[in-house]
Amino acid sequence: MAKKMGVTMEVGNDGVAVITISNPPVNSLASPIISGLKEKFQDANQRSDVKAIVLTGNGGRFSGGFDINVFQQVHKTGDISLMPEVSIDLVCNLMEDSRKPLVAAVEGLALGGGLELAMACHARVAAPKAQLGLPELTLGVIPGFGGTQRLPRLVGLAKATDMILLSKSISSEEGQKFGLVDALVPSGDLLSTSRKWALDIAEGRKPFLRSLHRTDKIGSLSEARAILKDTRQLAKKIAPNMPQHHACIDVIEEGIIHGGYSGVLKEAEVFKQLVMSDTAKALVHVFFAQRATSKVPNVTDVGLKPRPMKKVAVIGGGLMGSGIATALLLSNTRVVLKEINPDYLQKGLKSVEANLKSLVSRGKLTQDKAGKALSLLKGVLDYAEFKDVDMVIEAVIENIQLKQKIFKEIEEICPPHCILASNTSTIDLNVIGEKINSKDRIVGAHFFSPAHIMTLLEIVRTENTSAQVILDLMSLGKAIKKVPVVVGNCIGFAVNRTFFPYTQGAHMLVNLGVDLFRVDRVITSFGLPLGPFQELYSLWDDLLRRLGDLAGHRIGMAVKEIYAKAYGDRMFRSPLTELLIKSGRNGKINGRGYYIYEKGSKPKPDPSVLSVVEESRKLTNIMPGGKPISVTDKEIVEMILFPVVNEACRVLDEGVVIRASDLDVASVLGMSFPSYRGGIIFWADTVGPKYIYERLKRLSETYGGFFKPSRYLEERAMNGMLLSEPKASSRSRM
Ligand SMILES: C[C@H](O)CC(=O)SCCNC(=O)CCNC(=O)[C@H](O)C(C)(C)COP(=O)(O)OP(=O)(O)OC[C@H]1O[C@@H](n2cnc3c(N)ncnc32)[C@H](O)[C@@H]1OP(=O)(O)O
Repeated sequence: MAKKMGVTMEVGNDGVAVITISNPPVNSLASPIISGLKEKFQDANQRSDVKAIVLTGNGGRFSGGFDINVFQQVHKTGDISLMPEVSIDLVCNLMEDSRKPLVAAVEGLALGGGLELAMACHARVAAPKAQLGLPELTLGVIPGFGGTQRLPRLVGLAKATDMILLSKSISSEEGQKFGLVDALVPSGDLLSTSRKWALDIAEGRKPFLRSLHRTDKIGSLSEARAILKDTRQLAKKIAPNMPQHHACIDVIEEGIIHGGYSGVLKEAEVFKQLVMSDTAKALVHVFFAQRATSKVPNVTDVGLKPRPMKKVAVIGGGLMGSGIATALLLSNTRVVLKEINPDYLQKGLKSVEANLKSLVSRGKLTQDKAGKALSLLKGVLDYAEFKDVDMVIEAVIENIQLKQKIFKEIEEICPPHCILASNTSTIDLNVIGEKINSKDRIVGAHFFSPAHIMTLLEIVRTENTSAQVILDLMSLGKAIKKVPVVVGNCIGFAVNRTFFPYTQGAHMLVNLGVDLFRVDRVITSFGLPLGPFQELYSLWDDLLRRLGDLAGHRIGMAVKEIYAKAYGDRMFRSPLTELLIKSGRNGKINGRGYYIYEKGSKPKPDPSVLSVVEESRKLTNIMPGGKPISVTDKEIVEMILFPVVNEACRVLDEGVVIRASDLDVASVLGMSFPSYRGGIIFWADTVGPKYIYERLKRLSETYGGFFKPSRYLEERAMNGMLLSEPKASSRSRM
């Protein structure tokens, strides 16, 4: 049975005190744990019957680090004094500088502050496969319990900067190779070996090593400077808009130049500044928002248990289907991949193989595991193998009649418990399931392309989808390392619907005379990885990708019409994409779009595309007085992203998502909205609903209905409410 939160100490006859952290589920270092640790270490240091100390975590996990809830409290209250003093009082004075040797017995995970406590011990004994890392930068802060100083001293500067800057965890096996772990022992021997190790140090049989005082792994000053220079370049590239990466390098450098203790003092000071930064506020929000997605009222709180999904069928071996099959295989699920003819089937199977190969060549998968995954795949041309599948995921082209026919067939052939899922991104699930009886088994499994890499999985429920089916798909999603977000049924669901105005805003700006390459530059410096023109189809890209070679552009346009029918009152119709394609530019596919795509080099803006832009401007004729408008970069961001916020408001108003933060997670994982801005709603709340409303109102007066503020936005602005505040009454689609 799980112990209650607290820190315990048991002193054995051998004179070893075992101090255990207990705070399920991850033994996070909440304030009572920190004060408990202080008390127990003081006690152990004073007691004459204690010769040595072992620090461990209860329940097979050492510690998941400092309690992130405290960051959230600091953000809510603005009171930084809520952060306990740990780095000097506990870690340096009571632990590392203790006269009694201290050994960390690490199992499961030691992350952030957890690993920092372990590094302050005089040796570390670990069980196999424990996860060790300092992921603080993903929360907008830096390690704050001495990690910036001790990790380089234990594993060397190059490895430490790699682990900290990229928030990369390593296994205890790798930790042993690099010197972070002193001994690797089976889990059953962890405590006995750690006790013995501690006594060996106490009795002089093993060295008494204090990590902060070590210099043997740091190298010369010039070597260290060269590594830090490269690390700064890396930080510029991976995190141009975030403060914590550069701050972290400065703190590491302080320790290299002035010594570890000086580094620890600077670390504590910078850590406190960063806790209060907007970046930390946004990233901590995303951390909790992501965890909240796994809580679905009336699904995860009603005592249901997920059923095992041992065998899954995927219908359609195109880009989406083969990606979905790959994701399933990677998590050891048996997959049946069905196609309509041997040619397409071969193509599908080859795509899965290619996906796996590319993971192997990028070092993300071993050859052995790729082979095992492939052995779980079976290609078929008929339904014979469907008799014992637990789930079918249909991933064929966006054609209503075809999907209806498939659902009728699978309802007949599959066992009665089998989940009937569609990967559609545009078609109403009720329409797809119109002709079948088991409507409770119909659900949307909307993967994002490439499905084996993108982590978002939109689970689309209709009013008939059963709670069990939703739970099963959530559980499968987690097993295949996705973040499932449960959403309601509407055209575009939550993500594509919210972002459908994104490309249109960009097109409007270009038709109003703004340079399209500037639009891309402004949007990428805002933090999106690509500008709206950097991939030819932008939003439609996701839709078109799933259409494969079969359907092409014509169906792409048909999909666009589905959106126009649903949301036509707020669409800006730009002829730009069509003109571009007419001019023989298909984007990456044929090496030319708005940019010139050459293998091995970055896409270059193509100045000759400006004649196409001119033609589009002539046709739309929206430039006031025929002259290009003049806008600031800030206005460009607003004209593209405020309409997205506006649509997000409608999504909230209609209850398409359970909570506003689900849309934040979905925008970050599905649309690569910068996580350090907290997701689309969090960002909008930071900017202010009133400001957004007023800007949109003014824009709609000048440029029309595309910018017209939604009722929800208007109400929130008028009442001084945040967009994320829950609604009093709900007209939910859940
Ligand atoms: C001063 C220091 O340098 C600063 C720090 O230490 S900052 C903290 C650094 N640590 C981290 O970033 C680790 C964050 N946690 C994780 O990555 C993952 O939770 C994990 C790998 C530990 C476990 O993953 P997993 O088993 O999938 O469980 P997961 O669902 O994520 O978490 C389980 C619960 O623990 C909570 N939790 C995890 N780590 C936590 C932490 N450090 N503080 C508070 N709560 C935490 C989660 O919020 C979740 O709560 P919920 O059940 O109420 O939603």
